[in-house]
Amino acid sequence: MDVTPYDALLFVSFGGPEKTEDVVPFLENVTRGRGIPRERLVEVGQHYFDRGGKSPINDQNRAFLAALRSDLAEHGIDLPVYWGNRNWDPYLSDTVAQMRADGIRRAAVFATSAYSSYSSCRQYRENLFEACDTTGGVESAPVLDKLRRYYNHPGFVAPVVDGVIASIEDLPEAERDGARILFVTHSIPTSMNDNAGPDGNAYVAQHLDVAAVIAEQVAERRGVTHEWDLVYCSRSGAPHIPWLEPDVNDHLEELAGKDVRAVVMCPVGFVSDHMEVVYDLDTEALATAEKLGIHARRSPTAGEDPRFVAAVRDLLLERAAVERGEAPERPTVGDLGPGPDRCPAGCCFNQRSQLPTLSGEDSPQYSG
Ligand SMILES: CC1=C(CCC(=O)O)c2cc3nc(cc4[nH]c(cc5[nH]c(cc1n2)c(C)c5CCC(=O)O)c(CCC(=O)O)c4C)C(CCC(=O)O)=C3C
Ligand SMILES: [Fe+2]
Repeated sequence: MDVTPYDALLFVSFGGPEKTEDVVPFLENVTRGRGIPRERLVEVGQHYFDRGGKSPINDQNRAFLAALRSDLAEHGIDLPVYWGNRNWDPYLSDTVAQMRADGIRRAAVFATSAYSSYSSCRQYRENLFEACDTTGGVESAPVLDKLRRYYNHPGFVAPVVDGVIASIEDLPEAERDGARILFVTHSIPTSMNDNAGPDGNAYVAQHLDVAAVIAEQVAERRGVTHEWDLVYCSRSGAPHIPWLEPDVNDHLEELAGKDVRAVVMCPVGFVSDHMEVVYDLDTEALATAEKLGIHARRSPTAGEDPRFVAAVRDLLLERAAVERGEAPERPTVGDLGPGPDRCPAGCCFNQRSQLPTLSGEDSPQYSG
């Protein structure tokens, strides 16, 4: 397996606290300069304190990394895999410093965020720049190539489809065929969606595209068409700023009024069972459904499913081939096709941030 020109894979994630003392400094890292109301921080902090101060995300990333390293080894790919987070240890800058010390020249970058938007893509590219900049300058840093977005990669979608079907089958038999699928993702400010992707609206458009594919595959396999909606969780920010709606709980109320008796909540916006999934869906939304008398299940995330792990290997090999000047297959499902390897300048632009980025067409690492 030819991974030229890469000598490493860099796995980048959000990070989360490991223990009670970590919670407040973690939240400070996440929200620095972002105008999140204090009440919201206290509320979100409580979700972590209630679980002993430990986010589920780090153990999920450790499990994914172990699976990824085995997968690469099994396929004869001898490439070191590094891990760095945006908001908690292991911090991205420490990881990049280690990569420099190890003599890494060029790495493919996989982020645990599948869609386009400032929060889910461009901010990670800012973090890559900063990590290189603060460890000795971007010129001497390893070249970092963030892999294309993968929300519509068949290896990400297949386990999600299986999970939705399993959750439908887990409902009482009489409720299964009438179950409605609620695709759930992280809300973002509507202005952030307006600027998502090169032409705007990419965050919503990508979710609608993949949701339609999942619903279609479920219908084919079950022989029953299920109605579906795209809904949101985890709104933060000041109340007067519009964020994407409807909230999953509000939507459940509305569905109860329309005599919907069963739902499956599919957290398609999350690659593993993050705190948003564990709290906002498993704790809050399932309780809302119960109160309303709606039968509800939360379907699994892709997590460390071998097909999703293999998708990372595919994306790595695909990009390596592109960088060697070849024209590899670029598998996708749905109507939107593969995104660009290098984000165009201004992609997922955020008026309030405007920090330099790596991995885009305007990356200083590509101009020389
Ligand atoms: C689109 C998106 C993703 C998905 C893409 C991706 O995966 O990156 C994501 C992931 C995550 N968000 C996470 C946690 C938090 N996000 C916050 C705040 C915010 N998120 C936003 C958006 C997103 N967030 C936004 C627009 C804000 C407002 C502040 C800002 O503009 O930045 C806050 C502050 C408190 C609050 O307001 O909720 C916390 C604690 C965790 C860790 C969970 C765990 O521990 O398992 C993960 C994976
Ligand atoms: Fe978030």
